[in-house]
Amino acid sequence: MDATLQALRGLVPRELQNPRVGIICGSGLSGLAASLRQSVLVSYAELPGFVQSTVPGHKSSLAFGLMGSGAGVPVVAMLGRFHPYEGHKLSSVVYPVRVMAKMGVKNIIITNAAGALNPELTVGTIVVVHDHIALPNLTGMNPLLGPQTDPSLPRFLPLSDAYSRLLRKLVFRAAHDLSIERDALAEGTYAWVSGPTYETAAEGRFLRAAGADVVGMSTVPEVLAAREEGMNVLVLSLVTNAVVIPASYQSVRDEFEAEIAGVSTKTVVEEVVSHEEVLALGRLKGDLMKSLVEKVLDLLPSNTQQ
Ligand SMILES: O=P(O)(O)O[C@@H]1C[C@H](O)[C@@H](CO)O1
Ligand code: HPA
Repeated sequence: MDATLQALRGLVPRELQNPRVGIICGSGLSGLAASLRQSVLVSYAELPGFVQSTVPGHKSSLAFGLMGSGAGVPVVAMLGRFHPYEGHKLSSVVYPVRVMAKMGVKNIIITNAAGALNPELTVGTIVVVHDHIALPNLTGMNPLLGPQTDPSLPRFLPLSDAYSRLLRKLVFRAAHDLSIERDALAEGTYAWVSGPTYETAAEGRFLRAAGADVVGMSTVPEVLAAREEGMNVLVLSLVTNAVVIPASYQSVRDEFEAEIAGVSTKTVVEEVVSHEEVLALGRLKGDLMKSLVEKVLDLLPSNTQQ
């Protein structure tokens, strides 16, 4: 950690060395940092302890700068995150969050691309996450497992208040101030899965039945590290696709028997999701996400240490 912080002190101008807000850009959402002023990019390759992002739609740089209107808020944005499915250790996945904490970040805005499990969520909706279901956490893939490296951090971290109510409400105020239509935003529960496979229909039904609204392959490890470090957390999920959960199984036996009986049947088209589709939606809705985040920064109370 000391080596990383020392490298950053050498690479980032002094006035940007104490960012107030950290931002993590999800798949296809690196444009979030496009409006940073006085921006300075630091490649992950220059930072001891950082790995590389290998996923299309993720760069591998930290962006420091000022964001929002007026004087702006000093921020640090991760243009590209790390996922366990890339082969990165969970400790590497959350390392940038710990670095942000050491630099003084008190509020973190984590974005991601996610599939909708809730049939009421349309593609393009931004979901303000208020809770999560993390099967990997419950079954032993938790970034906080292991000896406590810093005894000042809590051993048993409560998560029932993981998603800051104040920050969530600010998103709705921001959307109201920007006259963003009501349906563009929703609230919901994020299910974290390891990926890299997308869900089967049965898995989608299972996660939906468990109470999740959206599903994705990131975010939760970062939330845990950020909460352990005492940060206020806001998570925004962009719905990039609907998880394919047919209402009922279309029997191939019925289809076959109808065919041999000469009865015409409706051909079932099996839909599949692709990462290209996920990235395309990120490009389409990137500006909306950016305006929202900028406005949230404008509205952030100056005493938001909490
Ligand atoms: O980094 P995020 O969670 O935004 O990326 C999502 C999850 C997978 O990495 C990828 C699947 O398309 O997009
Ligand atoms: N499933 C999991 N992760 C995702 C999805 C999805 O449907 N879409 C974007 N990230």
